[in-house]
Amino acid sequence: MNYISTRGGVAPQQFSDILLGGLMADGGLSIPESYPQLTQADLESMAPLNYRDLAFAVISRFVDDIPADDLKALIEKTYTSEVYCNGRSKNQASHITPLIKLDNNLYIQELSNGPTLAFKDMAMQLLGNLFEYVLDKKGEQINILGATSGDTGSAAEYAMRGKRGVNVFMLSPFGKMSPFQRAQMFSLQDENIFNLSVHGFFDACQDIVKDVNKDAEFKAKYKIGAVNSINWGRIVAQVVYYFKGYFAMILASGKKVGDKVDFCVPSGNFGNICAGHIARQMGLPIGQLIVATNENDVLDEFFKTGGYHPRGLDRTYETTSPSMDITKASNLERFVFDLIGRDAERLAAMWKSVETGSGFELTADEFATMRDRYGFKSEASNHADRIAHIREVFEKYGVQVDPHTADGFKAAKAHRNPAVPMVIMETALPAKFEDTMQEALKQAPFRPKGLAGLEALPQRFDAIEADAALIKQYLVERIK
Ligand SMILES: Cc1ncc(COP(=O)(O)O)c(C=O)c1O
Ligand SMILES: N[C@@H](CCOP(=O)(O)O)C(=O)O
Repeated sequence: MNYISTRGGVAPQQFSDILLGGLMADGGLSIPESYPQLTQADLESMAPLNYRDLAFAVISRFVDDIPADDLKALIEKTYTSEVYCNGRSKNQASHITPLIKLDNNLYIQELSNGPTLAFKDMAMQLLGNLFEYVLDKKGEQINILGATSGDTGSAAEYAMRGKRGVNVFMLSPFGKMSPFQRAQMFSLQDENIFNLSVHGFFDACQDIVKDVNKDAEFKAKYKIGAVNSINWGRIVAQVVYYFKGYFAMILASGKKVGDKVDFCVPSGNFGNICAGHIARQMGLPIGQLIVATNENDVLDEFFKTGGYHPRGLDRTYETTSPSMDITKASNLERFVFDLIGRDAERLAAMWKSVETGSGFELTADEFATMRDRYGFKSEASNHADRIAHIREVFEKYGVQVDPHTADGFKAAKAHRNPAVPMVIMETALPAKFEDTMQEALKQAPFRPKGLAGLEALPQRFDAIEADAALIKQYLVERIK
């Protein structure tokens, strides 16, 4: 399968190349030339598969430059109940992403049972194994430059620590992550892990990652790669759990393969829900895709008005769902590329306007298509909503949900059709956000064994200004 750039300025590439390259050379994002199409018979044959077999059935349709047996072995090594063991129920661990029933036709899909307690582990663990395999084959090394608002960073570091030929340089917003998130990243003492705490918001960190990647000479010389969801490897691995959630929901609700299921997804960089869009494009019968945001509601504005206008610092907020404190959503570029009929020239002009801070408006037809054909809806939450919904889910259903998933619960309620099954994606475990959970429930959230005392471990990081030149210098001094 060939991959092209959303901005049209790069010759088609193979999976292994875009995996190591991350951002495309023209600043665009990689996307398959066309999406694999599944028939009803394909879907029916996938329905009974376990997570590993389903992952192979989905991912192998996007990867044809890794021998099938090798890809299968990498997937089998990744999706085990030992790796995804941090969920509420040990009996459910083999399902990897089990469902929790809240109500008739209303379920939560647990995506956060991996080593760092966030949905990022679903793709990042596979990415770590893929990187190691491809680097070995090519005899190359990689220096990953990443940006995190709290969860990508630790997921990447846990997946890459000690991996041959890989260094990780992770930019995070100084003082804006939860104490647990900070401790998870900064307590790692591995030699190949470097944490840079940047004075600014996540958006500034992500802009620096993109700036550094656009410097072709620097990128080639220092072998810069990406683990954020700008890397297609992240997205394709995330597509799998929509299939898993769909089939599990069909079974749980007594429906049949082919009936529609709605998904509601707490969103920031639009990577998680973009994978839902891809699953639908392949033929998975998804009804609505509901985008849940926090007070940084640029995506909610987009899906309600068709206008996409990234915010300045004066309208970027520190919130109690901090991993979604993002106002420039990278992966929206992949969705809009499809929405505007894959017109790369127009897409490049639209994103130029995003990069200069002004943004763009969809036409009336595109806006209608986005909502009617692609099924996108949205809702925003604030702190009071979040606290109320954490409480409501606990009091009504006895389930503790983290602040991001609570934002999802609000959005799901707003758009729910009780006759249609709805899956809310759980994007983190509550233990990562203890202060907010305490405020809502007056009790500490459950914490997986082995993570007691995490915040007391010694921490190691370097504070740095939000300046691409300084960060390049930092890398140069440490890359051997
Ligand atoms: C806990 C949590 N929820 C939601 C999100 C938003 O996901 P995405 O950026 O893929 O939209 C993130 C980070 O991205 C996250 O860490
Ligand atoms: N919320 C993320 C931000 C980065 O998102 P990504 O999916 O593009 O890696 C985080 O927690 O770091």
